[in-house]
Parts: sequence; C-alpha cells; structure tokens
Amino acid sequence: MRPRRSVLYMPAANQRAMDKARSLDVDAVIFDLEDAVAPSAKEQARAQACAQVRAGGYGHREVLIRVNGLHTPWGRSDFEAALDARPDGIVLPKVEDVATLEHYRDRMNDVGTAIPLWPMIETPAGVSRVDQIAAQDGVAVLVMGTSDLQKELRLPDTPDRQGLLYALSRTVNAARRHGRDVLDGVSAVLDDTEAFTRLCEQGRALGFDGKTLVHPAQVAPANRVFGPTAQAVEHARRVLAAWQAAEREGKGIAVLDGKMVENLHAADAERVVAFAEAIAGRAG
Ligand SMILES: CC(C)(COP(=O)(O)OP(=O)(O)OC[C@H]1O[C@@H](n2cnc3c(N)ncnc32)[C@H](O)[C@@H]1OP(=O)(O)O)[C@@H](O)C(=O)NCCC(=O)NCCSC(=O)C[C@H](O)C(=O)O
Ligand SMILES: [Mg+2]
Repeated sequence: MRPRRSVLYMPAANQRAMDKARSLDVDAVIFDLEDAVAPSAKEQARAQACAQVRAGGYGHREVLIRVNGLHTPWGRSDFEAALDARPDGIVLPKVEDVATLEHYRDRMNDVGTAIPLWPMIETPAGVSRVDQIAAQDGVAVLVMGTSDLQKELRLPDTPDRQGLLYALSRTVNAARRHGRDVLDGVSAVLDDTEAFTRLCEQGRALGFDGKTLVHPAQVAPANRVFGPTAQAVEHARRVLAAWQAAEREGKGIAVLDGKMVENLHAADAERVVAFAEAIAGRAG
C-alpha cells in the first residue's frame, strides 16, 4: 500500500521549490512542465525536472513529471525526456480517450520501458470516458483537474463544489472499479487552513485517496484528513482481533461493541492497519 495523501505540484522552472520538496512531509511531488510553466521557459523547465529526477534525494516521496499534452509543441519531447529520466510516474494532462494512452504505451514499448501513468481527468470528454481510461494497462492513478474542468463546464467557484460532484464521484467509481488510486484536484486557497481542511474532508468523504496540492501550507491538513486517525487504527485492530477470534471458533460472524462484524468489515480493517503501517514505515 502506497500512501498518496498529499501530492504537491511545483513548477519545474522553480529550482528552489523542487529542492525544498526534499524536506517536505509529502507523499509525492509533481514537477510540472504544463500550466505552471510559461512557453518561453518550457525547454529549460524540462531539463531541470529531468536533472532533478536523476539527482534524487526525495527519499520515500514518489517523484513525478507532468508533461505537456501531445497536441502542444512540447508534449512529445517532454514524454521522451521523462522516459529517459525515469520518474516514478508520468502525469498526463487532459486525457480524453484511450487512443492517447495507447500512444504513450506504444512509445514505452518501443523503448522497452514501463513507467506508471497518471492520467488527468479535467475535460467533459475525459469525464465521459473515465471508465475506459481507468481500465487501460499502465494506468496507476487518476488525477482530477478540477480547475480546468470547472472552466470547461462554466461552473461558478462555490465552496461546496456542487457542479463538480458528478465528475468527482464518477471518477472515484471508475478508479475503484479498476483498482486504481484517485486524487482530488487542487485548491487555490493558500491562507485559510479551515476552508482548505473542509475541502480535504469533502474529498475524503467522496472517496479520494488524497489531494493534489500547490503550496507547502496545504500538506499538513491533507495528510491529517486523508490519513487514518489513531482512533480509527485502534478500532481496526480491535475489529481484526474480534474477527480472528470468531474465525478460530469456526464462526463467520463476530460482534464487537454491540455491532456485527462481517468479512467485509475485517477486510476494511486490514486495509486501515496496512495504511497506518505504510505511513509509519514511510516516516521512519
Ligand atoms: C502559488 C505559488 C506561486 C506561491 O509561491 P510563493 O509566493 O513563493 O509562496 P511562499 O512565499 O508562501 O512560499 C514559501 C516557501 O515555500 C516554497 N514553495 C512554495 N510553493 C511551493 C511548491 N508548490 N512546492 C515546493 N515549495 C514551494 C517557496 O519556495 C518558499 O520557500 P523558501 O523560500 O525556502 O521559504 C507557489 O506555491 C506555486 O508555484 N505553487 C505551485 C503552482 C503549480 O504548480 N501549479 C500547477 C499545478 S495545479 C494545476 O495545473 C491545476 C490542474 O491542472 C487543474 O486543471 O485543476
Ligand atoms: Mg489542468
């Protein structure tokens, strides 16, 4: 199990941010070559992102590169350079169909490499085809691009994200159906921890594994909300103990604190404990 509670973007043109990420308590970092980089800085950013991946030093953190789309002047060269640098994953913006993913996969086959793909769902077409996208070999994580999607859908910027709920839930459903992780989109709120925490809680309630972030101040709230609480871990351990005791007695069902415990509760508890152990191992 891989914790992906906090996944921080940074512009690959910003050397200082990429250096700083080595000391942040994030689960993953994304060096962005797409929207956070001005056209005039694209080539330099690409070279810096790849150099940073090669230099390493990010410890337990997954390191990813977000490339520009295939329809842009930089997309193909970004992908080639990323394949060469071998990050832990490649984030693909605005994926709308299976053919796009096949192109990337064919290219990886050509050069005999396989790097996990993290397609972004951030257009109406992407939302409509998200199940087919999630089903593709090589896809590890689905990433919501809520800023682009909000723009495409012409949605007002409301704190409850009402207009996005269909796309968010549809994407979570597709991810779960095909066994992928799924990340919520970014928030531009940098100076209001309470408001940002509420957004994380909404994402957690919708079923996301974690949130994509744009600033170090967002890391701690995301880790807190998307990680299991100490009480949840303690409860999960008790559920497992009760279930194992029932199994030893040849029973297919247990009772704990006046509540029925079935196989599915035990499986969920196992996942919570494994998640907590993965986070603890990561910290160590
Ligand atoms: C938003 C920012 C431009 C703000 O930057 P800045 O003014 O430098 O912030 P601070 O002065 O508060 O920074 C304090 C220190 O933290 C470092 N820092 C800041 N941001 C990051 C970061 N993202 N990663 C790592 N480190 C960061 C600063 O360097 C300061 O360090 P120090 O000097 O040592 O004290 C900036 O936060 C920023 O650029 N954020 C990322 C923006 C980004 O990548 N956007 C693209 C991805 S989101 C997207 O595209 C949406 C998606 O596609 C969709 O459609 O939804
Ligand atoms: Mg976007």
